[in-house]
Amino acid sequence: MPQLTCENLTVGYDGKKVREDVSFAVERGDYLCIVGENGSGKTTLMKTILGLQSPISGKILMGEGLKPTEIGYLPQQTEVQKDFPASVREIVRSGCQSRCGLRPFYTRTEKQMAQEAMCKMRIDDLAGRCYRELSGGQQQRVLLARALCATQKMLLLDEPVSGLDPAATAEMYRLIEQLNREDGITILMISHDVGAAVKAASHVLHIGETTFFGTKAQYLHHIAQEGGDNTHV
Ligand SMILES: Nc1ncnc2c1ncn2[C@@H]1O[C@H](COP(=O)(O)OP(=O)(O)OP(=O)(O)O)[C@@H](O)[C@H]1O
Repeated sequence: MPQLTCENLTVGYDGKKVREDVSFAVERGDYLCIVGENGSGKTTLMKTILGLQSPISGKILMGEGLKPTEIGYLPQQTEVQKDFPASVREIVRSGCQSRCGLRPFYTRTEKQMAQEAMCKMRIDDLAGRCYRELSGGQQQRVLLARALCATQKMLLLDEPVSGLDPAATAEMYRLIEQLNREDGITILMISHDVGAAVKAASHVLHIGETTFFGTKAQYLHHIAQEGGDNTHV
């Protein structure tokens, strides 16, 4: 059984459909890139997979012992979050909260996990700094380290390079690819920049007027047949 399966999933708000009949499956270690026009429902789909909202219809099945609380999530950044007045260390550790329950402190293991995540994202030297004083690229690495505290299995990333300069974008893609290749973490990533995002992907899900799901090779073949697409992958 795949690690994650969505079967004829219809997502939306208050019974109002945003996207209908989305089906795809993700195996452990896959790198799925989710693309589609603005407002096509990519974020809504991600929130539904995370259990932050209910599907209107269809099924979400998890295999390989995956639990919804073991999925790491990097949400789309908002202006408010950019101004968050907490230290890098506090923010990264807060990623452990899904397993803390009501316990008001972090255990040694959790602190260690946060430390390892910071080292991996190369922000350990920023641990004591205030989040809002960091660059956009550094902030995204903090949030990725935070998401890593929740999981060793699967990460859902919503436009992780949005607003970053080319160097920070390349670094972010490199870190994500490293988590996928070296640590075997399954990646589901929403992106606008199809060309750059699809490079490291193993599979692509396009949602919009039409839905497409397949391997990267199938996707490239599909867009070549459709013609008129100017992505360089
Ligand atoms: N909380 C909400 N309540 C009602 N409708 C919402 C809510 N959030 C989003 N929507 C609507 O759902 C639709 C899909 O939004 P969503 O953010 O999932 O799209 P998206 O593909 O991620 O877009 P983008 O690429 O612009 O981030 C939009 O029409 C949006 O207005």
